[in-house]
Amino acid sequence: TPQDDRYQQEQDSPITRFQHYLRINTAHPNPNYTAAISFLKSQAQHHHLQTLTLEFTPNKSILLLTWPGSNPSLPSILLNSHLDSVPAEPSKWVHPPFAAVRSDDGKIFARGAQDDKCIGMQYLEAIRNLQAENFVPVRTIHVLYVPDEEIGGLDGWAKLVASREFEELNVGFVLDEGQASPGDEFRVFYADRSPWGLVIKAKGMPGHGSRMFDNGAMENLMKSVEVMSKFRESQFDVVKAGLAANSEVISVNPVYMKAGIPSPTGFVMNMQPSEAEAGFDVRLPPTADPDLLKKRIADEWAPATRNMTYQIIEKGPIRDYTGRPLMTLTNDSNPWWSVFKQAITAVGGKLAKPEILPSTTDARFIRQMGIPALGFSPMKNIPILLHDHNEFLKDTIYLNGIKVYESLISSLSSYGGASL
Ligand SMILES: CSCC[C@H](NC=O)C(=O)O
Ligand SMILES: [Zn+2]
Ligand SMILES: [Zn+2]
Repeated sequence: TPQDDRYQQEQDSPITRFQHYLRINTAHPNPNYTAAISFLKSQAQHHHLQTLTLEFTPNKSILLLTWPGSNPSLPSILLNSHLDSVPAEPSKWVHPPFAAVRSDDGKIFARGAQDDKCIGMQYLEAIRNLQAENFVPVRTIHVLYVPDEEIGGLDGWAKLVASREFEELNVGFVLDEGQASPGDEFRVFYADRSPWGLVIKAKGMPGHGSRMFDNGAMENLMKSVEVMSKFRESQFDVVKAGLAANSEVISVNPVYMKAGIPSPTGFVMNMQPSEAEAGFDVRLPPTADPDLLKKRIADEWAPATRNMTYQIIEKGPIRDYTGRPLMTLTNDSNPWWSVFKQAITAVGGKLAKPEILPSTTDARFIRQMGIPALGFSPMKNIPILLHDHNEFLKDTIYLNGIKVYESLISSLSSYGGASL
């Protein structure tokens, strides 16, 4: 009966497959990578893709799916996404974050709906549709699922790029995640900002809470915080004046402060601490000079003359192997860019001016190898909800994204094929 047919469709459709993936809780701090990988493997088998699991770290496998091209000697196309998500606070959501509820107006609510389980499944759906049309790729297509992007990728992409297995993939071009666009144009990213963790520590004389003296640890730390706030303001002013995008300046944001001994009774707080520290999230655009910032930190933010020490935690590369900033060219000197642009236009899509991503993704490890990579998630006319409460994606936007990837995959995998 028609009703049974509809039931059948609801049982297995692009949307239900997406919901299935979203219901696997891969949020930190305990991502269920095993369940996610076994689900994706079962999907890959339907699509007759080759599967390879790489385990550089126990319980943090990387899944590689491969659709061999008719000319496997050409550099391959790699479609990347990460398996993990950031945590969610269920009490602050309108629907549970791992139920993937679809509302009457088609919104699918889930942690990971935008970041980035959408693209992980859209790649597969696009391949499924191309296979149904008997499309044959010239270049080999790899679909990759990596752990730990959200926590820096040290056990994911950092290990993968250093491996023989990666070298053998002979990757020529990579598509990785981007960000949603509230407007009518798709956004595309040619670079990320580099993330530093900065910890500054102050030491000073301890003493009775009633005393006034110079060079206390708190005073020294607070002076630094003031200086850093001024710098932050100077960068933010440039953004507010419309002279640069958020992602084109250096951001410095305090993320924790630690000092003192809270009073057990809440009444007597009479200890001035001898140590105080603060942690900052620092992001550098590829155009920034890291050495200049290091000098500023040493001279102004945590000077030894104020009894201060500091630690910079550099999370990944900042220059490629030839010493150049990690940027993928978005002009016609990069043929992949031209193919990318044309494939978007071919499905009626408009592209916004290419941007630097304000945050950081695994693409930096790829660009470090000198491999061109674009950040792109086909979501437009939707709020940017990555890492936010009530993250959602609309069903129609998701389905349209599959069409966009069909165009991208067929164009990218055919590029250079005719001349050979
Ligand atoms: C230290 S790398 C951290 C990567 C992370 N990525 C997504 O949010 C980010 O904070 O941008
Ligand atoms: Zn992401
Ligand atoms: Zn994220």
